[in-house]
Amino acid sequence: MPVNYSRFHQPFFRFFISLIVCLLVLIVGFYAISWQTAEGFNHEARQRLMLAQRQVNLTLDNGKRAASSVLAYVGDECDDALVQKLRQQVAVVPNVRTVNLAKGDNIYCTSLFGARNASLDLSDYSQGQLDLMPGNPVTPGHALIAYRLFKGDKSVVVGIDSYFLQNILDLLGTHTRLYLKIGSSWLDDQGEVSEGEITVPGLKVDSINTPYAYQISTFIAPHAHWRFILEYSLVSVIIFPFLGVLAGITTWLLLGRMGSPLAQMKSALLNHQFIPYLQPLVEGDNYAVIGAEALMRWQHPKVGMIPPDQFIPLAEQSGLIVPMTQMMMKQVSNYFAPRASQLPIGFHFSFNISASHCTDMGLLEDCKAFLAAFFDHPVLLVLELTERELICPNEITTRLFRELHKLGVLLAIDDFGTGHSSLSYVQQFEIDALKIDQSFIAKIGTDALSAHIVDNVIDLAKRLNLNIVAEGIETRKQAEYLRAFKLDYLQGYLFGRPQPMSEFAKQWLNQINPTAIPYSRKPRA
Ligand SMILES: Nc1nc2c(ncn2[C@@H]2O[C@H](COP(=O)(O)O[C@H]3[C@@H](O)[C@H](n4cnc5c(=O)[nH]c(N)nc54)O[C@@H]3COP(=O)(O)O)[C@@H](O)[C@H]2O)c(=O)[nH]1
Repeated sequence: MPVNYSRFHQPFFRFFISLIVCLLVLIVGFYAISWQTAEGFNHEARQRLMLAQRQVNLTLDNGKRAASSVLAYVGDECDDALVQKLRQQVAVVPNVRTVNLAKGDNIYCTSLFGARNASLDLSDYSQGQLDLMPGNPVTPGHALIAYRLFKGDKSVVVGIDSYFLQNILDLLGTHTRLYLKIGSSWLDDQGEVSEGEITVPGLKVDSINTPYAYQISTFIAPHAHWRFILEYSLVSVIIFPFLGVLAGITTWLLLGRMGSPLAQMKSALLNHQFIPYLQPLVEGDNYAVIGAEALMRWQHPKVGMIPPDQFIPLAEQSGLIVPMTQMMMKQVSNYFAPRASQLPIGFHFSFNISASHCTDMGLLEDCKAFLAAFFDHPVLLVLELTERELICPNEITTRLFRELHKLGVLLAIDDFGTGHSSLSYVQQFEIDALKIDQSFIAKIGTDALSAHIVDNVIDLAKRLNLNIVAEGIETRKQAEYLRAFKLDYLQGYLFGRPQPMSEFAKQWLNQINPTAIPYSRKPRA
């Protein structure tokens, strides 16, 4: 298709834009996946913190329960009975390792050693309640939490084994490690106790609203979530690359459609860029103008005037030729109907008709509409059938041509002599005229053999007893040569080139011979 491809249709441009669209979707996808994963990751970290907090609370609740049970005895003498009570708590309450009674800063009674005097450093206790120790003299190197319940200067100090707490941190620290912080000490999932700030890179997330004086923290390292991408964003990981490729392919196809010659033609049709040029048809004996052939031109806003050879074949293939021809007929009738009085009665307008226009009765309606526009000053309508696409004779074409004849429309075979179907058209359809192809006329005066061919084609046409039009006459010599054959009509640059309707009207309407005889139906041979 010789119609220029637009920029959208250039393969490199299309590929580039499609790639950009694909990449844009992938980049958006990348950020969406990152956001989704990070959100999932953070949410899950908070969930784990809450779970850990609940478990730690349960453990500390045990310490509180044991302490509450013996708080009433603080101040009593540390005899065997009291020590027994303390040991009972160690025995029955889970996680409790020791229970000690203190007055002021002196521990005076313990479940382990009975009566003794040991100092209690209250400054070690966070909010006077909890102390995290790396170990004690009985179990050095084994972390321990002291829970203190007090009433005035009397207090119960319960030693809680850290083993269970360490397990909680370990089990719930799946993607990020958890740390239990009491005062300035913190316990990790290995049971290690450290002092000072926790120096782990990443965003720190803390437990909130803990009922005891501790905090559980975790650290979300930047980009750590990417390692768990399949866990949090599996669907997005599958969907976004697919969407990216799909968007790229769709863009490729859309750009292809947008810039394709057919798309350009469709848009040209909507924008009324197809216009008729008219070429005069003259009588064979006196060269008076008797009609005009409408020839389509594409008035392209950027490229300029595009000749029909470059777009008619695609228009025919795609079926677009039908609305294009309809538009041509409408433009001609709109322009000439108001000027019809300047035309001789029976002035004829011919249009090229493609096979696709003959597949239903729509053509009949188009012709009716055309002729109706000239109701008060009738013109003759001629349809020129080309051989570019074959018209298959069938029930519809038979009925169509019969109805067209009834309407007074004449049928002509265009480019007669060039194809095989010309003669079968003459046989199958009721043809009224033949247009001898310009390639034969161009042979006139070249050599003896060519002259012989021209004579024979004209002779064949005459024997068929149809109106004969010779087209493509460019020189006086050709016109003179044809005069001897007494042809009905002539057409060619010698008489006039195809020109816009306004120019045709300006040049020809006043010179048209009002008494000229239009061609009519001859009796069939
Ligand atoms: N289905 C449709 N086909 C159409 C329509 N409009 C045109 N066409 C077909 O396109 C082909 C080229 O047409 P165009 O470039 O307009 O050429 C026509 C004349 O300009 C040209 N011509 C006329 N006189 C001379 C001449 O003396 N010398 C010379 N070298 N060329 C000349 O010939 C073409 C006439 O076409 P046609 O009578 O139809 O054979 C052409 O095949 C058209 O059919 C359309 O609306 N629909």
